[in-house]
Amino acid sequence: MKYISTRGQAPALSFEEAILTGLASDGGLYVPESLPSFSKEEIASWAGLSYQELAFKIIEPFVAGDIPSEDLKGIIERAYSSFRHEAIAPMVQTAHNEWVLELFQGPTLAFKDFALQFLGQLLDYVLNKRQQKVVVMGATSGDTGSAAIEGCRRCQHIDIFILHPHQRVSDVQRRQMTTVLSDNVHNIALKGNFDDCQNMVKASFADQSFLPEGRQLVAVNSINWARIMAQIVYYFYAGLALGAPHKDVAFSVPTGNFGDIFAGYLASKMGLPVDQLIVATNSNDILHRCLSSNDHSKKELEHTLSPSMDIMVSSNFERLLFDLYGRDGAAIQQLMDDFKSGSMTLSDEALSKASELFSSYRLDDDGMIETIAKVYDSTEYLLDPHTAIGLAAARCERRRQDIPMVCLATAHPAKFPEAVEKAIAGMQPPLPHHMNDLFEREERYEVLSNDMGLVQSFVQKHSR
Ligand SMILES: Cc1ncc(COP(=O)(O)O)c(C=O)c1O
Ligand SMILES: N[C@@H](CCOP(=O)(O)O)C(=O)O
Repeated sequence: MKYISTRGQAPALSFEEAILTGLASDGGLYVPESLPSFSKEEIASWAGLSYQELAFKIIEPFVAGDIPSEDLKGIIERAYSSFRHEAIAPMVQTAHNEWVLELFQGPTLAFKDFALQFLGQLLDYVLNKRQQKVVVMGATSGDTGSAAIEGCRRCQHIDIFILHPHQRVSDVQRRQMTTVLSDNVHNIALKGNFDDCQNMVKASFADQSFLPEGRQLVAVNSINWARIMAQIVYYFYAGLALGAPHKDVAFSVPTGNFGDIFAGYLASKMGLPVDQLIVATNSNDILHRCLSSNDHSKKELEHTLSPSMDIMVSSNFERLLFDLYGRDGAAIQQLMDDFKSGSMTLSDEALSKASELFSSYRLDDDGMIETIAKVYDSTEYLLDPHTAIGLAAARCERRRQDIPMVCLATAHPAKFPEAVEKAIAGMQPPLPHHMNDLFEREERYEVLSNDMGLVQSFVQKHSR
């Protein structure tokens, strides 16, 4: 399987090269040259498989030729061995024909674990084989950081640097990152917002001359294709549990960088009968504005109570646009150039294609708080703020009541006690046992100004 850039100018790469490259040399993102697709009969034959068995079926065609089957099975087994629930991605019913897919049963309590525990094992395997050392640089609005650190901290071939926006992540999220004191783990609190962190990481990929001799940068953000690939699995897992491929299913996805919902889009292209995908945003609503009124213009980023979705530049939207524009790299380059100057306008054809599958919704902090309270009142089920936005979107935007609606629960409520307490006075969701002493642990991180030179010299100095 070959991987090509969404901007059409970078060389095609193998799977292994693509996951080690991160951003393509033309600034685009890697996608498979062609997608594997599965017949209805084949999908039906997967009913009852364990999460790990299903992951193998779905991931194998993407890595064929690069990773032998038995090795891939080992990578998958190790990746999901630290999850706290045997089902890996259990579902809870919250109303008639409405389900919450709990993607927070991994070690760091957010859906990021699905891809990042997998990516950690994958990188360990590939780098060990190549006897190569790399520098990982990642940007986080709160959840990618801890999942990436957990995935990479035992890998001797990796030095990992995670940039989070200073004072813009929850205390639990920050401590999950900054209390990991391994020699190869470095946290930078950047005086800026998530987009500043992400910009800095992307710009560093374009010019890696600041790295020590012989090192290359690897991405753990969803610009790395392996992240998206691993996330396709749970759409099939949930769909199969609800009667697919014989029945359709719909998903509502709390959205920021568009990685998670893009994986749902790919699942539908690979054969899962998906009736609808709902893009649920907080008041940083650029994707909702784009899909509902063709307004994809940058605005000031707001700090909300769902901080992980405080994102204005959604990296993976480019991957969807690439398909909507008939895989025309030049057209994507033009759109991205326009967006760099403030806004881009989609063609009527692209927008109408998108609306066949996608709907969108925006919910501010007040609406989110109301949703947590209302759902808790009726079911005693406690939502995290991001999931609450997804569930409200599911209830407002759903096209068909007869098709099961799955809302992706992207984080555990204990990561966001401030929002939960605002919704239900006196409620303090407990952290799972393995994090009982999180607030007693020592923290280590560096606060840096939003200055590329400072960040890059920090990375250079601390790369071993
Ligand atoms: C808890 C949570 N929910 C939703 C999202 C949005 O996911 P995506 O960026 O893949 O759209 C994120 C971060 O990205 C997150 O951490
Ligand atoms: N919400 C994310 C932001 C980074 O997104 P990614 O999926 O591209 O890593 C976070 O929690 O860090």
